[in-house]
Amino acid sequence: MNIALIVAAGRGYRVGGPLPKQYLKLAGQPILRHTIQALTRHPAIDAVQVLIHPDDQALYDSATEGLEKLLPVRFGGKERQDSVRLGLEAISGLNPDKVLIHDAVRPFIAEETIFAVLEILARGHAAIVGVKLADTLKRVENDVVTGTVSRVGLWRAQTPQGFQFQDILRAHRHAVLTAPEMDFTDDAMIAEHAGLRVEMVEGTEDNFKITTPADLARAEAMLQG
Ligand SMILES: Nc1ccn([C@@H]2O[C@H](COP(=O)(O)OP(=O)(O)OP(=O)(O)O)[C@@H](O)[C@H]2O)c(=O)n1
Ligand SMILES: C[C@](O)(CO)[C@H](O)COP(=O)(O)O
Repeated sequence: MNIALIVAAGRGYRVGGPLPKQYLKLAGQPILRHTIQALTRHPAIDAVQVLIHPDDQALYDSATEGLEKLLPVRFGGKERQDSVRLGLEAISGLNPDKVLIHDAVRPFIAEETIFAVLEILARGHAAIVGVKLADTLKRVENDVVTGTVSRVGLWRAQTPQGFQFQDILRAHRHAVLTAPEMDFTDDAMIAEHAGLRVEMVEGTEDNFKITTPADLARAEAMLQG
């Protein structure tokens, strides 16, 4: 069984606005609905587990009306890594084979990218989606460039991030025990901390994370074609 775990418990402070960003409308539908549908419509995804903030139950219910393949919603935690861990624990009783962990605010994930991740999972490994760096990287201190960072071998990680379910569940539990104060900004970092092999699947710039107001405008423009 392949389960997609969508993390949607954030507050969206960097976008601002009247609602948490995952509930802001994109072409008339909440961003979260677009993202959920990208996964529930995928033929190789059997079910979707969403993690929300406790204050967002009514927003979630409205955003997901009529959608199928959804598991009972669960509440996330203080940090993104806590939301993922709580989600993994919530679905552990279903004993899934694979899990794809995806940001609620990456609505443009392509079907073929999900297939590419699943193909690596089928070989027993983990896989994340990313794009190569195209710009020169600078180190800046007090608005002054202090150096250039080699971009050789550097990628920008996206989601979904796919894992053998038991591997990533154990890795998250390991991280809590061994590095409780560490800020694990993605799940591959949790997997690396546990010594797991993680492969990279090249994705596209379209699968960007809606983080700022400019991202929101970009997303709207994409849907207006
Ligand atoms: N405690 C948290 C924090 C984040 N997320 C989710 O993780 C994804 C990526 O996080 P980010 O873009 O940082 O979202 P926010 O934390 O909401 O944004 P901000 O930092 O601007 O508040 C989002 O779908 C967000 O809802 C989550 O489920 N639980
Ligand atoms: C998981 C992620 O989207 C991979 O790039 C990113 O690390 C999330 O970071 P955020 O600060 O929680 O948005």
